[in-house]
Amino acid sequence: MVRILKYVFKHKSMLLIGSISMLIVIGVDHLIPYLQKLIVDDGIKNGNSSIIVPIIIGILGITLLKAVLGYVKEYLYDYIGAKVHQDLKNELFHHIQKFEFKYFDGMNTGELMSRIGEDIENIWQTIGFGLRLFVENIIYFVVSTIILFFLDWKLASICLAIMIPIGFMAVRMNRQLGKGYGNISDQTAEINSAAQQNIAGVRLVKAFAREKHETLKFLKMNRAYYDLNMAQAKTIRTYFPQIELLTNISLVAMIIVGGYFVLKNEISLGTLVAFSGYIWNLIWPMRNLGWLTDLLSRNQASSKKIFDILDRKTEIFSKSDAYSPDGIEGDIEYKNVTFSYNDEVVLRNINLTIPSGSKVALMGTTGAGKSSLLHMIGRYYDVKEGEVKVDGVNVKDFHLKKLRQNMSLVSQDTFLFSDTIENNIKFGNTEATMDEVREACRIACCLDFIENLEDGFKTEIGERGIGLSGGQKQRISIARALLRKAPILILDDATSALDMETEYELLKNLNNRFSDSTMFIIAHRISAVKNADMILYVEDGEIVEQGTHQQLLQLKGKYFDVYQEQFKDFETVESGVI
Ligand SMILES: Nc1ncnc2c1ncn2[C@@H]1O[C@H](COP(=O)(O)OP(=O)(O)OP(=O)(O)O)[C@@H](O)[C@H]1O
Repeated sequence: MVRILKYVFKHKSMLLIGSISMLIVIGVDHLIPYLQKLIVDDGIKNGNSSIIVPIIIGILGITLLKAVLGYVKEYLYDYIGAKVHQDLKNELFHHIQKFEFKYFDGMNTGELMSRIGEDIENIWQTIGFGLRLFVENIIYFVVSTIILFFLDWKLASICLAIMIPIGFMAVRMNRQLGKGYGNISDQTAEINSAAQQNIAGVRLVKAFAREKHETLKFLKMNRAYYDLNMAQAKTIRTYFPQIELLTNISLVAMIIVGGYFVLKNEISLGTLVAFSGYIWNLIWPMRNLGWLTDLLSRNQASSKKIFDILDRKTEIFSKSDAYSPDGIEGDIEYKNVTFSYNDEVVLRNINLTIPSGSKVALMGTTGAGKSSLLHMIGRYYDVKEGEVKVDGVNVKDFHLKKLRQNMSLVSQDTFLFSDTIENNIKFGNTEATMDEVREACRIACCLDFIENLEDGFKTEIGERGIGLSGGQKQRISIARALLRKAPILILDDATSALDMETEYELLKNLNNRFSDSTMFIIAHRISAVKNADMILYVEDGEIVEQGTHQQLLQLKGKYFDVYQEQFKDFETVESGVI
């Protein structure tokens, strides 16, 4: 809570004006029962009728002042709450952006979304409303209690004693409700996550005719949600009438005891009237106590989750004196590199020297470590042992942003934003002109199909590129990478959905137009890797063969086996197309 207050204190002047307004409202509010006492005791009982009209005008004035300052107070606290909400959300989002790939590998997207959404909303509610009400209630309670004791300590003690069970009951009710809200929140996250996954995977569901199963699964979750809400309603049903009853009993008790005191002339009738006004300032804080403590504890839990993320330091970052060149050549060297994601070693003892401008192809069995090998150049993951150098400098000594600005990666899992094709292609180079965009598309063999669309580059594509074929998505993401004109280009199985002819055309364009860039291509077809300057065959975390197409064929090893397998029936295709 203390850390959250730091965000609140950023808006000191608003907080000050809001708090002064709140104190004035509380102050004048406490005058009303006292003025009522004056009307009864002096105005009516003592026959001093001349004070009645001024007091009524005074009460009207107070009501007006309360309304105006009440508005100011509400507005300013809401403003502060919204600002804290905005600041925290921005900071959290910005901080998450700094995390390395490894963090996201182990993170559930739904969970992260609820940190950014639900948990920050909880804090917003607490700051904008709960905390203010909490402070307000304490002041009302303390000031009214003092005034009541000042008016008559005996009646005040009795009233206070009657109030305590209301607070006790309210806390018990909210403790039970609190537990239920926790379960409802977990269940909501589960339902949202199931709905999101089902909608994202709707094609798979339909392809496997699993609609009924998915619907039943969802109905079951929704039923559990309904049951949890009904259990909450039951708690409210049980406690609420009891709280109402206690409130009414305390009011009646106060009138009976107070009336008795009036009859015995221990207090005046006006004092009893004032009591019945002030007593609400005790009843409401007691009734609110439960849900306010619950709100504050929920805020505590949400703050902890949020600050756990904000306090997490990213494992991959630039050193303070990091190397920050204007541009890079693209020479790459691996020296005795060993790598593992967790404990299991994925790559061992990798040694490679790749001069800038080289075209390097990687082949091998699935899971052999090809993608992992290339992820270390841009420090998406760090080596466990050894070093990876770019232009002779250890990548760990580079300024991370500079290093990554000089690289372009097209990953296996094509991702396109729900936006226009143009904006998707310009994602890595927003300053690019349309001529440059067209040129990148020409090289990536996607210009014709984009221009043939009704809205051309302005065509909106759905989430993850829905509405496009797999090959179209791959070519758009290659165009996006090319537009960055980076000296290091990595195509990680990025042409797998293209037909052989288009793939050949695209790679030929790349070789011609990006001859200076160091280019890596992971592919499974001989046709895609055949013209590379260096082919690496990776197996079980090691480079088992390395050389040009001809050298590897002569070696008659793994690469040769793949070649034979792919071309045993296609000798004619090889001579024609490749
Ligand atoms: N983020 C990750 N966390 C943990 N293990 C991983 C992660 N990514 C890959 N692996 C594991 O590391 C090994 C190498 O994976 P990698 O993706 O580098 O292989 P690959 O040769 O590119 O495979 P493919 O051709 O199927 O894409 C595999 O055993 C894989 O299960």
